[in-house]
Parts: sequence; structure tokens; C-alpha cells
Amino acid sequence: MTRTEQYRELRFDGVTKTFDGDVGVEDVTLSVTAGERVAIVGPSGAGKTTLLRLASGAVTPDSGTIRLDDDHLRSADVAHVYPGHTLVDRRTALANVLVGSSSSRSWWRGLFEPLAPRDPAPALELLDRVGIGEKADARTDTLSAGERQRVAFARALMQEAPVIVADEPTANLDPSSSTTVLDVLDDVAGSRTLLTVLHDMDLAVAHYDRIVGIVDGSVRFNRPTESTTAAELKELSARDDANTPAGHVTENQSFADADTPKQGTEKWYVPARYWK
Ligand SMILES: Nc1ncnc2c1ncn2[C@@H]1O[C@H](COP(=O)(O)OP(=O)(O)OP(=O)(O)O)[C@@H](O)[C@H]1O
Repeated sequence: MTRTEQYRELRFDGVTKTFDGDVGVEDVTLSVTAGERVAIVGPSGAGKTTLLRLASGAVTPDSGTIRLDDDHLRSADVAHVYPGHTLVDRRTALANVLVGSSSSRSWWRGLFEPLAPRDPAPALELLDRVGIGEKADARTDTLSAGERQRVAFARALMQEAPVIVADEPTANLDPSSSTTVLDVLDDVAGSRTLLTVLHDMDLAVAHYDRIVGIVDGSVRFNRPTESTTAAELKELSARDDANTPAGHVTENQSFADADTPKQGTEKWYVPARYWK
């Protein structure tokens, strides 16, 4: 059984994770109020994804704890929104969303009902909620990048977990699709807690309650969005630009193309532009 939203706080306490001696995150202490929208920003290699992977249980901390109130966070408490390109291309949007329900099935149901047909109604409802109900029977490789991202949201939401983590949900999207997709994510997340890694500071400021800046594995700042300063964001962005070769900015696809179907193309993120 997954926990519902009946908790007050998601808390990282002194969390450290290293990879063969390299710091992923170091001594991270972070409190997130239930239902809060938190953007995690920072230069490339800062530890943003590691933080999300720690929350989702994909990696275990070397030290420190991650809790919902007094209970250790369990992987079933966290839905991870993987990017749209992790969908199974040859399957329909509906089939991809139904995969999400497997993660929330108890082990004993999986044992005794491995072949039980799943009720498609909740998945169809979620596809409706993310605005692509009419594409339920379309193969995901015929969908646009924005539509695929919505399918990825619906898949994650099938888990009914109280915490959602999303890693770069706007990668590959043009600015207008990015805004729409973040609006959809905010809407469907409802009262759940949402942690999102973003590279674009404008989007973080526009869509999130709190911004956590990470540099070299450590929390540099952690503030409500309205009290985050342009200087703080600029510092992170300057570091990101320094880490980002010019060739990363555009690959073979323009922004205008980003909402058209694509087959395996992957564009690097656009460096943060907050102060420009
Ligand atoms: N599985 C892993 N094995 C070895 N090192 C890793 C692994 N995962 C992360 N790291 C290292 O941990 C550090 C933080 O990586 P992480 O992916 O969390 O950064 P990030 O801020 O998400 O970067 P980006 O914005 O480029 O995605 C980096 O130095 C990275 O090389």
C-alpha cells in the first residue's frame, strides 16, 4: 500500500552519496513541505539528478536519511517522471501508461495475479487529464515531444505516490511547449509534492514555489522563489555556461521543430538564460 498525501514534510538529513570517491551530493539537508513545488537548479554535474535518484530509491545514500515525517522514504512513495524518450515506442500511449500501474501493485498481487488484465479506465482518465486522451491508441513514436512528455507524466501518476520527482521534463521542448508541460505537471500533481530538476531558471522562477540551488553536491541556497535573488541564479548560470561547450546549445533540431515527432534525436539543454 502506498502512503497518501497525509504527511507534513519530506526531509533530507545530512545525505551524502559518492561514486567511487567522486561526490554526487554531500551532506544535503533539505526540508520540503507536503505539496510544495520545488525546482532544483545548478550547473551540470552539480548533483541534481543524484538528489532525485536518492529520493526515488534508485541509489542509496552512503550516509544520512530521507524521510516522510518520521518514516524512511520508500521507493513506492516516489513516482519518477522519466523523460518522454524512455517510453516504449512500439506501444500505444495507453499501454505505456498502464506500465506505471505495475510499480504500485503489491508484491502479492504481482505473485497471484501476474496476468490479470488491468483496468484501463484510470489510465485513460489520466491521459485525459494531461490533455491527450484522444491519443490513447496512438503509438508513442508518432507523438510529438510534448505529447510524449505528457504520456510520461500520466505513466508516473499511475503510481499514486505522494511525491513526484521529474528530471528535466522540458528537455527537448520549445519555450511554449515547456510552459504548457510544466502547467500540466503542476495541475496533475495536485496536492502531491513535486521536485523538478530544471536548467532553465526562467521556468523555475515562473512555475515553482521554492528554488534549491546546488553546486558541487552541496545546497548553495534554498529559498521561496520570491526571495531568491537574481545574483544567486546568475552565479549558477555562469557556472553552467562555463561548463557548457558552445556546441551543446543546438544540435540538429531547431526549437520550432521540437514539438514535431522525432525518432531518437536528443538535444542538449539550453543553458539558463535568466539574467540575459
Ligand atoms: N552512476 C554514477 N557513477 C559515477 N558517477 C556518477 C554517477 N551518477 C552521478 N555521478 C557523478 O556525480 C556527480 C553529480 O552527477 P549528477 O548527474 O547528479 O549531476 P547533475 O547536476 O544532474 O548534472 P547534469 O545537469 O549534467 O545532468 C557528477 O560528478 C557525476 O559524474
